[in-house]
Amino acid sequence: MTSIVTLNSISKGFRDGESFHSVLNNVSLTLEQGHTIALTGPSGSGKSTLLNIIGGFETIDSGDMFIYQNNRMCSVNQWQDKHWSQYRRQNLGVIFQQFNLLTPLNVRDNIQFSLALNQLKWNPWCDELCHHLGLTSLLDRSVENLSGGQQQRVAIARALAHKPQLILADEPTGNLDQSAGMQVMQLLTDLAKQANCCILMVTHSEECAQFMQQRWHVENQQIVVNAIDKKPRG
Ligand SMILES: Nc1ncnc2c1ncn2[C@@H]1O[C@H](COP(=O)(O)OP(=O)(O)OP(=O)(O)O)[C@@H](O)[C@H]1O
Repeated sequence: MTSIVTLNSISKGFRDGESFHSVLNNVSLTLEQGHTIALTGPSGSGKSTLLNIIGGFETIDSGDMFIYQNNRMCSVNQWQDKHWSQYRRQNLGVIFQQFNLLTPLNVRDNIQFSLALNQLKWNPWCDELCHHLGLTSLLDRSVENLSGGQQQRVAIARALAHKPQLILADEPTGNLDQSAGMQVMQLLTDLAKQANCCILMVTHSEECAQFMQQRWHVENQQIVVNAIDKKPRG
């Protein structure tokens, strides 16, 4: 099993005026290729902070972080913006609750945008993604006229189009009703498996967590790693 992200004793906090608020304290973790992880924990415990650190949107205060890139684990401690941009373009797919689509564009152009960042062209995997996500007949439709569930499926196609090694998802079904949310979760996990993508997903929903293999629970500045206790479906 290949490790794609390793955190060694990392700590992160935020300054608030004179005081310092510690959020993550001496956290060590490894993300493995193809694994799916639900990131759970109370509000304000540090879930988004951890996601932001792994995506390179936040820096760590101390510790070491390594990322698998160009066939080796690289220390990111000295990385500059250009290294993070390259990593995000090539190796990361991001799915947010608010979809974050390019609203003046149609479905095809939204997906093509993420391909173009990696000098990739539309390919059979894109057709397959659109087929499974029910987007084939919507490719020429402007994304702003689509339903919430349809927009979220476009966001998934866009995140997976370049087959990144890691998908970071923050409450990806938070804006959908229960049935659309479960459908989106099923599609996301099936397609990520086909592309051998790891998923790290922040969720408050036990139903969504059930789609993942592992749980990282953030509490008291630490992360407890557990297998998901699968409940029988139906
Ligand atoms: N840029 C920032 N500046 C100052 N404090 C911050 C910043 N980002 C996060 N925090 C603080 O860090 C703590 C953890 O925030 P974070 O957003 O990671 O929590 P969370 O677990 O994702 O919460 P929620 O489930 O409510 O979204 C909170 O106390 C928050 O106020």
